Amino acid sequence: MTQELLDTLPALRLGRPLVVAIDGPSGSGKSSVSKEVARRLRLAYLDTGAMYRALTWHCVTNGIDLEDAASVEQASRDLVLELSTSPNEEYVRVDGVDVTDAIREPAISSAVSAVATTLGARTELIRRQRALIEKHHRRMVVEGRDITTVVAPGAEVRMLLTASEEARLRRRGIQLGGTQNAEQLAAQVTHRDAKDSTVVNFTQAASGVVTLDSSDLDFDQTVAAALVIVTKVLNRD
Ligand SMILES: Nc1ncnc2c1ncn2[C@@H]1O[C@H](COP(=O)(O)OP(=O)(O)O)[C@@H](O)[C@H]1O
Ligand SMILES: Nc1ccn([C@H]2C[C@H](O)[C@@H](COP(=O)(O)OP(=O)(O)O)O2)c(=O)n1
Repeated sequence: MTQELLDTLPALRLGRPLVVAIDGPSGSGKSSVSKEVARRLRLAYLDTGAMYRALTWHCVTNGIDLEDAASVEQASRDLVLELSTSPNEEYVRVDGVDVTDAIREPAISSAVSAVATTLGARTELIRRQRALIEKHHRRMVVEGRDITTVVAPGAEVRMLLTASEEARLRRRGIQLGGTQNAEQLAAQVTHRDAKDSTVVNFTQAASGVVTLDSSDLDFDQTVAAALVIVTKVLNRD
């Protein structure tokens, strides 16, 4: 899809709301694909997973018991979080501390489900996510697990990005530089998804949500397919 063609879409004109909601399991390509889609559509970008990871980092660092729902919920309200909403710049800060890399460490990946399944903490993070979407005048690509269904069910475009388990494990393995063995990768991808699925459904597309299976597509092909979906949905409405 050429930039010229994209730029002719009426919905891309400044001032019009355009929320592109993208959900999917771990390693499906949500963050990398959503970021590129945001660049191409000149929209802001929100990585909601980074918010759950930042809260987890905060709890672990401050010795908050992840099994104690009331404490995790309180921590979610106390969290002092700064998060980039530009697809061209990545930073996450908690209490002014740069945790951009720390929140991607395997220790956080293993602990994050305990936080993400604490319903009170979800309520607070969802409130913040909706506020960020509004702050950007509803012109944003938002990715996570419950964006199409809970955070922004009214989004102009809603997509479920999937990939086979084999492809997702392979991608995550490469992304982590081959440092993780098969068991460690499964803990961070398959087992985490199983835990997360107990509170949100991101394995099946809800009504009106378009599925994009990237198992047999490379990165560029996946971005292109996502942009075709955006164009089709916008031209249909
Ligand atoms: N279609 C694709 N084909 C191959 N690799 C991909 C594809 N999409 C994403 N990747 C790579 O897979 C890894 C995981 O992608 P990421 O965007 O972090 O997934 P998620 O946010 O869903 O966990 C990254 O290194 C990314 O560059
Ligand atoms: N909207 C969201 C986003 C993430 N989560 C949870 C689920 C995941 O275990 C963690 C981290 O999400 P993240 O998107 O960073 O995870 P992956 O990059 O897919 O491995 O947060 C969630 O419950 N709801």
